[in-house]
Amino acid sequence: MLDSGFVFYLTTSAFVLAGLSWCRTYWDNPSHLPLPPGPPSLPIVGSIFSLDDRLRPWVSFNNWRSKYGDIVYARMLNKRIVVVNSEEIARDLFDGRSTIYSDKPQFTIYEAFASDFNISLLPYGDRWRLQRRIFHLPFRQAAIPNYHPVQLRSARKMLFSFLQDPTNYTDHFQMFTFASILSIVYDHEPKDRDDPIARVMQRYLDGVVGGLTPGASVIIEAFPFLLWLPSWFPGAAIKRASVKCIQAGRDVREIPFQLVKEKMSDGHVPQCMITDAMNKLNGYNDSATETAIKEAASIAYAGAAETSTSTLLVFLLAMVLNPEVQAKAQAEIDRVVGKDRLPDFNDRPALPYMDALLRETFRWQPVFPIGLPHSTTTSDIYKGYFIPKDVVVIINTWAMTRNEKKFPSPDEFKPERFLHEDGSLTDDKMRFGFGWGRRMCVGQHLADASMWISITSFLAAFSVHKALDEHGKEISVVPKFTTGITIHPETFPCRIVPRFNNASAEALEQLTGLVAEKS
Ligand code: HEM
Repeated sequence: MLDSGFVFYLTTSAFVLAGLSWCRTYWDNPSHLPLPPGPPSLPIVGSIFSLDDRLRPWVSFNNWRSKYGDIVYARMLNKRIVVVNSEEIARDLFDGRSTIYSDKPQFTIYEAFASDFNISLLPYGDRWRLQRRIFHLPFRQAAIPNYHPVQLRSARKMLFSFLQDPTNYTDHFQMFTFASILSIVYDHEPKDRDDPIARVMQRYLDGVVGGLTPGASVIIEAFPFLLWLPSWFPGAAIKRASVKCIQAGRDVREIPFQLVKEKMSDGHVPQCMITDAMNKLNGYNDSATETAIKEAASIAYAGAAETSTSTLLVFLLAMVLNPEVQAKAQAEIDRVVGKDRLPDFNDRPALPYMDALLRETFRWQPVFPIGLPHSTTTSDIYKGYFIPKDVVVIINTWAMTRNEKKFPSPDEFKPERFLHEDGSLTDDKMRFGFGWGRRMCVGQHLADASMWISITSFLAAFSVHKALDEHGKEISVVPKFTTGITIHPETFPCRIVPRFNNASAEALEQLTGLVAEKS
């Protein structure tokens, strides 16, 4: 039981905090216009209890939408948030008022988990601008054809892995992503998953994903002294994880960068993001630019790895659940490309169904359901509502994909949504899964090409079906998804079978023009 003095203390504190919060809202809002509507807020915890699905906040925010509308205000503990649930409002705020809505909220935990140099979390300012430029030069739309040969080669190598071992599909998709991004950023082609550079990258990514959890973030915001404890101190688990992650953060910037420099000192000029940035940024002769190049390059892998592999897993799940879609896609490939060769990028304009299938993959289960939070640099007034300065702004991509007016029966997988009656593609490129405005994904064109060639190559060479049980009956697949900042389907049973003539490594060598690696 709580004694009455403690209860009095708690009640008084709650009233004082509620009063201070009310005063702050009043003085911060000289227009005295209302905040956007939102769920009821309790002292201290705010609207936490209004999140009916706390593991999938995007679903809760979508439920709020039916009650409060497309723009919702709430307080979560001490954080004020605005949730944007519609494309129209996202366009108005992030594209139309980008000087106000392009900042990112800052947390003490970023530095502790080597994320203070991650472009996607950097405040809107000069350091972000320089990194963005380093990304933009090699990854703007016009530059993407430069990477087509690498992407094609990685996709075709992936087909050999499926032939050798059709069960470990996650590993093959991951390897495809590692191989293409490491070749593009560092001119380094990993042989297998044990590749030393891929391991440096993955160690860093694991440290960040393990460290930047909402739980750890709340603890560190409330008790930052935990990071000052020596690592050996009992209970200093967060500190120990932080020390490991900071070391992994140093390695991820230095080790692959030095590899490129070594190649350069041997007289070989690698064709990659690093050398591209060095050439285009006036010979890069200052240490600040060198640091920015290292930082940007190290984050390219983090940006690409999880999102791309997850998208490929969503694609595979969609194919298992929708055999008629798979059959239509393969019929298109067979009609345009034939069976004697594999598709390449030149075939893309003649394969509209494949593009529609990719767009529907991005829509059906967006792998970054609420993207990364933004924050406001000044207060704003939108549609008669007051939007405070420094408020966290969440883009609910999931809600946009569930807009029944635009996407009837949104849970169904229907590539036809993106096709006119005559079979040509609509203008809707389904880009909102890549974010909005100035912080929109800088790798989106690279990702689009990479996803397209991998799924098209896969469907040309393989089919995926439901797995069979010992009686030869199909095992039904109930889709389940992980939770977190990015999500992907949990492992599901399936059967991947070759569909090219003579289904052998030699036949695949002929089709791909590559030599099978001996395992
Ligand atoms: C299917 C694959 C991908 C998806 C769905 C995706 C999605 C996103 C999203 C939603 C954002 C956040 C935008 C925001 O803050 O509002 C983002 C940012 C970013 N992405 Fe991607 N991404 C993908 C692939 C890639 C690739 C291949 C790269 C590597 C070049 C990359 C690099 C980045 C970077 C550097 C940012 C931060 C941009 C900034 O803050 O200025 N992404 N991405």
